[in-house]
Parts: sequence; structure tokens; C-alpha cells
Amino acid sequence: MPPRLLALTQGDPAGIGPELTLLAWRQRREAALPPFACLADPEHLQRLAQKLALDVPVMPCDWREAPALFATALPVIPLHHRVEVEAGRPDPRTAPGTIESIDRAVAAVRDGQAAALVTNPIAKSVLYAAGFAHPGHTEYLAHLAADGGPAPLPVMLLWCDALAVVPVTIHVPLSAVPALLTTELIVATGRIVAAELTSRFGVAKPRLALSGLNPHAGEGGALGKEDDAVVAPAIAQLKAEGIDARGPYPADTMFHARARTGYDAALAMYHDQALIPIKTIAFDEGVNVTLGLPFIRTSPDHGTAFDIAGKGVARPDSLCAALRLAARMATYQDGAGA
Ligand SMILES: NC(=O)C1=CN([C@@H]2O[C@H](COP(=O)(O)OP(=O)(O)OC[C@H]3O[C@@H](n4cnc5c(N)ncnc54)[C@H](O)[C@@H]3O)[C@@H](O)[C@H]2O)C=CC1
Ligand SMILES: NCC(=O)COP(=O)(O)O
Repeated sequence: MPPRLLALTQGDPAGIGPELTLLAWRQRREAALPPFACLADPEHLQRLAQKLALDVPVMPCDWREAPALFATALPVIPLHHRVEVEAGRPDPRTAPGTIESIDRAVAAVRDGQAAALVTNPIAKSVLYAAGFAHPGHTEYLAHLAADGGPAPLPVMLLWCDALAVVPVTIHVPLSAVPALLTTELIVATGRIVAAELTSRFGVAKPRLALSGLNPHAGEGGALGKEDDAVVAPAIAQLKAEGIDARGPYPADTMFHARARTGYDAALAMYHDQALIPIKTIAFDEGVNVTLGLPFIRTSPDHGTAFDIAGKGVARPDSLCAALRLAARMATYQDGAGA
């Protein structure tokens, strides 16, 4: 079965997302990319391609036309919002277009017009300044998936060939982590990770390694109580449910190469505990995946990089990896394996 079309969002139009989209399309053959269509302002992409001297024919189209166009042009589903912003100069007035792109891409995936969602980076602070009430894509996508009912628990997984790692608490201040970190949250996260490593990554019997929260996983309680009181009971519960879960391990010694051979995914207790190791070993190839949703979503692991936007130096490798992984996950979901 040929890979089905992916829906790619515009991301923050002042960031590097638009140029990465152009660069990815240019590399579609060498990088073995599945077909994708971007929800964006076609004229903005045309202007940017011209400015960066990138030979990319940008073709406005609808979802039905997009797959056949992909071989010869970048298919773009036009947004209602026009983009009038300079690269590197973020502006909250672009927020409605950024959000329109996400909303319509999600709708296209849920309607079956696209196989999976791939998002270009957004700047949270720009959206917050425009009144956006969600911490990031991860939480907003769960809100969209709720359809007015209870929102599913979205789980952030950062993935590269050498490591898959999940922050159990996500976009929250460090000072709020101990109160938010509950045995129930860890168990619910572990269940989702174990189930989707099988259904969406093809890992038959996933092995999960859980970190502690505190230095040395609490050093028997002397350096913090949460490791024994909150994390250990969650591991016991996961094991009781037949999930291969181990720990709590000291976070500082569970990410080196030899340790990584012992598990399929690491669950870390907070954002930086999870993201520092993967961005250190695979900043250019890492992919951010949202689990727990009724649809597939991947994204590059990096942000909007306003400091280099429009300068022609941004690397599309992580976006390319996100596109390939989304297609691979869709293949597993369809039951066809990799
Ligand atoms: N999935 C998403 O939507 C994400 C969005 N962000 C947002 O991005 C904004 C900026 O975040 P930062 O912490 O500055 O991280 P960043 O990833 O945007 O930039 C960090 C450094 O890496 C460089 N860099 C990033 N991507 C690159 C690429 N593809 N090629 C070459 N160099 C690259 C940048 O120039 C910068 O020096 C924030 O507002 C944050 O909310 C951050 C991470 C993910
Ligand atoms: N640091 C990861 C990140 O900010 C990604 O957030 P999201 O927008 O994918 O929720």
C-alpha cells in the first residue's frame, strides 16, 4: 500500500517551520519522505522560497488533489488567514492562522483525508500573548480530541533510534512537579506508553524503565520521599497489570548507552529530565510524538528558532524524521507492520 498523505501544519510563520517545509519537500526523494500537504498561506511560502532561492513550486490545492501533486510541487491547503510577518519577528497577530492550521489539520486526519498529523513548531509565548489557553500542542490536541467530552491523557514521547523517553509531567513549572506527580498519573502514563509502543511502534513486549524524581532516586528517603512513596507503587501497579516496568532508577545514570539497551522507553518525572538526554544525543534527528490521542501526531523535537529564521541555515532533518515516523506509525496502525 503506498504511504497515505500526511497533514503538515504551518507552525509559527515567523519561525523556521515554513522554510523547513520547503527544504523537506526539496529533499523528498533523498530523505525517503512520505507525501505531505501543508496547511499554510501559499503566497507566504512562495515569497519565502523566492527570498531563500529555493526552487520549490508551491501549489494551492485541496486534499483530493494533493497526493498526485506531491511528486512535482509542494501541495498547500490554503488557510483563511494570510501571513504578513517577517521571519524572526514573531507577532501574536499570527496566532489565529497558526491555530487554524492545527485545527484544520486535525480535522483532516479525523475525517480520513490524511493519515497522520505532523506539526511545525509553535512559540508558546506568542500564542499565550494572543490568549491561547493551552500549554502547547500536546495539551491542545487532547482538548481537540475530547469533542466536548473528557479530554484523553496526552503523553509526550521523544523518540530517536537510540532512545525513547517520556516526561510524565509536561509543560508545568518545576515547583509544581511534586504536587502533580501522583501514582495514578504515572500508572496511566505507563499504560499508554506500553500499549502504543506495541500498536504504533511494533514493540511486542515493551520494557519500561522509570526514573525517580530526586537525586539518587531519593537515596532511601534521605533525599526526597516521592521515589518510594509515589514512583515505586506505580511500578508495582504496572507490574501487577503485566507491564514490564522497572525502577525507580536514578535519572543521572539511566541514559548512557549501556543503560539504554535495558529498556524500550524511559519514563522521566519532569520535562527537562526527559528532554535533555534526547536533545543531547539526537537534537537533529529527534521526534516529538503525542501518544494517548485517537490520531497520530509527530513533530520535530526543536522549537521555532527565531534567531535563525529566514537565514537559510535551518536544518530540516528533525522535520524529515517526524514525517517518516508518522508514516511508519500509520503503517503499524493499519496493521501492515513496517
Ligand atoms: N513542538 C513545538 O512546537 C516546540 C516549540 N518550542 C518553542 O520554540 C520556541 C523557541 O524555543 P528554544 O528553547 O529557543 O528552542 P529552539 O529549538 O527553537 O532553538 C534552540 C537552538 O537550536 C537552534 N535550532 C533549533 N532548531 C534548529 C534547526 N532545525 N536547525 C538548526 N538550528 C536549530 C536554534 O537556532 C537555537 O539556537 C519557544 O517559544 C518554545 O515554546 C520548543 C520546542 C518544541
Ligand atoms: N519541549 C517540547 C515542547 O515544547 C513541545 O511541545 P508541544 O507543542 O509539542 O506540546
